[in-house]
This record gives sequence, structure tokens and C-alpha cells, in this order.
Amino acid sequence: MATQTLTEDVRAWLERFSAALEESDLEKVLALFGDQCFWRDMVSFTWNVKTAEGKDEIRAMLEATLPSAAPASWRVEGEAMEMFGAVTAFVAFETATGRGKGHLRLVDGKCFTLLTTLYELKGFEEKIGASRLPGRNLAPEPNRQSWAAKRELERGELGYGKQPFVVIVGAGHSGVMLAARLRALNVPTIVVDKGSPGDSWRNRYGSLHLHTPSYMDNFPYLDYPAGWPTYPSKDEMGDWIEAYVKIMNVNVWSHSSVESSTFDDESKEWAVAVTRPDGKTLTLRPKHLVLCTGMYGDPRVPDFSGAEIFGGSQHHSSRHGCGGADFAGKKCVVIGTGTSGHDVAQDLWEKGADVTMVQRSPVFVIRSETLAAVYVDPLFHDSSPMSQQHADLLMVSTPYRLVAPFQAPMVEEIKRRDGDLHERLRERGFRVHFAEDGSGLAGLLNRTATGYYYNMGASYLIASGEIKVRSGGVEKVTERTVVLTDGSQVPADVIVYATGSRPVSEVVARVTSPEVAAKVGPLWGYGSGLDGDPGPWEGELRNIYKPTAQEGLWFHIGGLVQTRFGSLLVALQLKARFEGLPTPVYR
Ligand SMILES: NC(=O)C1=CN([C@@H]2O[C@H](COP(=O)(O)OP(=O)(O)OC[C@H]3O[C@@H](n4cnc5c(N)ncnc54)[C@H](OP(=O)(O)O)[C@@H]3O)[C@@H](O)[C@H]2O)C=CC1
Ligand SMILES: O=C(O)C(=O)Cc1c[nH]c2ccccc12
Repeated sequence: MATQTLTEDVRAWLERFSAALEESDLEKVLALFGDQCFWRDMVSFTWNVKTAEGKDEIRAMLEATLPSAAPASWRVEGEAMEMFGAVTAFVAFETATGRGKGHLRLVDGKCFTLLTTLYELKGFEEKIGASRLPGRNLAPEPNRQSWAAKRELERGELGYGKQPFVVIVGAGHSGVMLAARLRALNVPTIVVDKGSPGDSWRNRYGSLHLHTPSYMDNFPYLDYPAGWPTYPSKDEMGDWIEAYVKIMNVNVWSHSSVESSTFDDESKEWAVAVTRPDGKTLTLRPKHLVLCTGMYGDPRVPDFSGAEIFGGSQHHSSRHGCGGADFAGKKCVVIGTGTSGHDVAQDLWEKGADVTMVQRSPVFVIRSETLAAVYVDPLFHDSSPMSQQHADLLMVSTPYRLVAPFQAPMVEEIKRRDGDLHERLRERGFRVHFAEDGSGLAGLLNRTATGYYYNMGASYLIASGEIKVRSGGVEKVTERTVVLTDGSQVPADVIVYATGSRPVSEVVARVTSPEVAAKVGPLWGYGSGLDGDPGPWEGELRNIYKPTAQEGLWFHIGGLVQTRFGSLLVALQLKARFEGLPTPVYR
């Protein structure tokens, strides 16, 4: 069908939808939805991130939120398209307090999936683009203060004379993205980091590069230079974060440690004790505390019996390359086959070592070229006709309940493109999988964000036998070997534990308290009961980009592409609270 006809169809549906909402006639609204239907709202109706599944849940959500949201001005953005049997379109709308964007899938003229997200608060629009500020009074001004002097004054006051509204812990990409957005919204914010911006990348093994194409991973407001490499090195990424902080005027307190943070239920304020580089500890009193401390917790070092008598050297992958050890000619055993295991194994091979990987569980392996072609380029490549904003919306438009069926065509395409490599890996005893429900990367990313590898070379070395693979768990370590659960022994001069990280809730307990960590519960995962993501079903990432069980506590974590979008959601929620707007949270 012609695109124009499809767009007219969507417009007609939106008109009926809009009219029914305006009349608050829920039966009329629900009649526009198919029997299987989903409405995912991100902050625009619910002041929460929530997927209503089926008509009953949509009715309940609307009963609670429609009167205050008062949506209007629904329109189609761009042209509708036919995709996987649905008519799809991006939409825009307004609520009483803000402006929203969304995405719609119609099947047989009825709504199958609807996404609504807030992107702007009325009266508090970012001063960007056409509404940018002049930055200088164009009339003569006696005793004019320089920009630098004003900035210096601001820096000196914030946290001392003037309390920040928000304290962000962690100056990695998620912390600085959120801080940049809060600055654009005029919400006083301090980012506290025990190191300095860029460390999250710099303090890693030397061979580390970004593994997703950088054109997908732009920061808010500021794209990478047009000639930025597709896979920048860790130091380029570190420099980028440092430069971003500088250019976006983010207030970072570097080399400052959060000693404790407690929420006072009376004053609705946090007391965050921070030790500054001069050794003095002072207390910040923000209304909101945002942990941007990363997706992953402390290094997980297994407690293998015999590790203490091992005669060679052993380290966790997070320490790999520190200390400048010489690995040439050494027998190196890498335990763990996630991204770090692959990267470290390849690094050791490139340094002339004899490398064996020990694999406990199967891994999703995809060639980087295939990752780009299947997941990334249709949305984000320079040649994609879609704007970054629309691409971001499309990424969050799938309800988690539908991950497996929606991913099926992608998984088929991966098998078509990378089947040969997978076959060669299997012949070498390396186990490849596509997640428990066959959803591939999308399932793994959203459940645990572990158990996958985008090939940067290591898979070829495994397929050719140059990196050896042993299957199974580790029984123990002896003076010069790693003993596997089948009793076999692998000789070792070096053991690298590429065994991932401990639960991130430990970090939460350390920054706040064990009680708060317990109250908040696990982070990430949507309660699928699959691939190490425990139930019960939540249908949304636990505690991410939305209010938590602890008042004033937020978690802004995720990959670069996720936090570019998530930072907008969190920033708007914080801005609304800063301005005292009503934010009734629908749970
Ligand atoms: N350049 C980049 O972009 C990089 C990104 N990352 C990111 O970090 C994430 C985490 O990666 P990674 O550090 O590899 O951690 P993962 O958690 O993905 O991998 C840990 C590996 O160690 C295994 N393991 C854990 N404990 C044991 C044990 N006692 N005995 C045997 N095996 C064990 C795990 O097996 P099992 O599955 O059975 O638990 C798994 O294979 C990645 O998914 C990626 O998002 C990491 C490195 C580089
Ligand atoms: O592996 C990571 O850390 C990522 O950020 C991967 C990722 C998140 N969202 C995506 C969408 C398409 C391809 C990869 C990713």
C-alpha cells in the first residue's frame, strides 16, 4: 500500500483515539485496541515507566492517569510505514504539563503497541536551537562580569553556600549525560566521583575499544566528530567524557568519595557525606540522589580452592594489563567467556601467549559487521533516513513481553550471516546460544546484560583453534594447573578471572545502606525468569529511569545508547520535582 494511504490510516486512527480520550470514554478508547495490545508509557501519563498489557491494564492506567494527563494534539510525525505486518508511525502529542513523542503499531486497523514518552515540560523548555540564549548582554554594561568569573563563582558556591537539588554519584557516561541534561534544565547538580571523568574507560585493559558502532552512541546535545572512528579506543572514550564535562559545564567533584548517604524522612533531604581531595569531609543536602555507578558491581573473583597455592600469576580481567606483565610464551588460562574473556584472550594471544578459555555457559556471538547491519545501521547509520530521536523511540517501542517474537526475524538474519562462524566455533567445542527464549541479544541485554560477545577478532582465533576452549566448570586450582569439573587439568602460568561482576546492589548498599538496598531490590532485568533474570514478571527494567521504593533515590545506568534516552526521562522527572509540578506516580 502507498505510504500516503498508510499515513492517512494512522491519522484517522489517531483522530478517533484523540476524540475518545478527550471525551474520557474509555470503552471507546479500548475499542480502538486489538485483543492483544500493549501501551508502554514513559513518564508522560504515569510519571513512571510502565507497560500496560491488555485492555484491562490499559483501562486501569487510563482511569488513574487520564484526568491529570489531559492529552491532546495527537499527530503523525513523518510518514507511516509497513513493518513486519504492522502499520507503524511515530506520533507526537501534548499533555497538561508537557509534550510527548511516541510510536504506534496498528494491525488490522487496531492498536497493537503504543509507546508514549515525555520529552519536554511546558514552560521549562531547554534553551537549545532556535531558543538558545544570547550568552552576552548586547548592550553596554558597567562592571560587566566575565563568563569565566561567573562560572568560577558558581563552582565555588555550589555545595558550600548553595545546596544542589541533585547529587549524582559517578562521572561515567551515564552520570555526565544526566548532569548535562539537568544543566540545560537549570537544576543545580553536583556529580561526585572518586576518580575523575573518563576513568571509567581509561582504567581498563589497554586493548579495550568500544564494541558498538560509535554512530549509535552519541551523547545528548553533542555528537562525536564526523570522522570519529566506528570503534574508538578506551582512551579516546575517556577523553571524550572528560571533554564533554568541560564543554557542557558539568559540575564534577573529582577525587571525592561518598562516605555515606542517608535520607531524612522529615526534611525529605539526603545527607551525603563527601570527602574532598583536601581530606575534609563535608555534607551535601540534595533532595535527590542518583546513582550512576554503572551496570556492573565489583569484580567477581571466584573462591577456587587451591588459588592460594597457585605458583603463577592470577588477576581479574578488570586488572588486566596493569603492571605491564610479559605474557609471551606463557600458558594463560582465561576463565569466563563473556566480552571481557574474549577481549583478554585475544590480547594475550596477540602478545604471544598460549591461550585456553574455560567456558561454563553458552554465549551469544555475533560478528561486529552483523551487529551493525542487523541492529544498528537501519536506525543509526549516517545513511539511515531516521532521526536519532525517532531511532531512540523505536528502540524502546517493543514491550518486553514481545521480545522473542519481535526478535525472531533478526535472529534468523544473524544465523544466515554468521551461521558458518557459529558452526566452526561449535566444532572447536565452543557453545553458542541465542538466549533461553531464542530472542538473542535483546533478551540478554535486558535481563542481565551479560553472556554475549560482538566479535572483534577473538571468535576467529577460537574458530581456527589458535585460542583453545575447554568446556565446563572449575573444580580447583593446583600449583601449576586449573582442574576442571570433568577432572581434566589445564597447565597454567597465568590465570585470568574474566568472571564478570558481583551484584550491583552491593554498590547500592555501600553508597546508601543495606536497608535501603534491600528496600529497593534488584536492579535491571524485567522479571522474565530467563537467563538468570529472576521473576516475578515486571515488564520493565527494575528500578531503572523511574521512581524507586526509596523516596529521592534514582538509578541511571545502562549502555551509551540506553542512557542517552534514559537521561532525558530521569532529567524531566527531576526537573518536574524541582519546579514543584504535580507528579502523581502510577505504579
Ligand atoms: N568493549 C566493550 O564494549 C566491553 C564491554 N563489556 C561489557 O561488560 C559486560 C560484562 O562482561 P564480562 O566482564 O565479560 O562479564 P560476564 O558476566 O558477561 O561474563 C563472565 C563470564 O565468567 C563466567 N564465570 C563466572 N564465574 C565463573 C566461575 N566461578 N567459573 C567459571 N566461569 C565463571 C561466566 O559464566 P556464566 O555465564 O556461567 O556465569 C561468564 O562466561 C559485557 O556484557 C559488556 O556489556 C565488557 C568488556 C568490554
Ligand atoms: O553491549 C552493550 O553494552 C550495549 O550497549 C549494546 C546495546 C544496547 N542497545 C543496543 C541496541 C543494538 C545493538 C546493541 C545494543
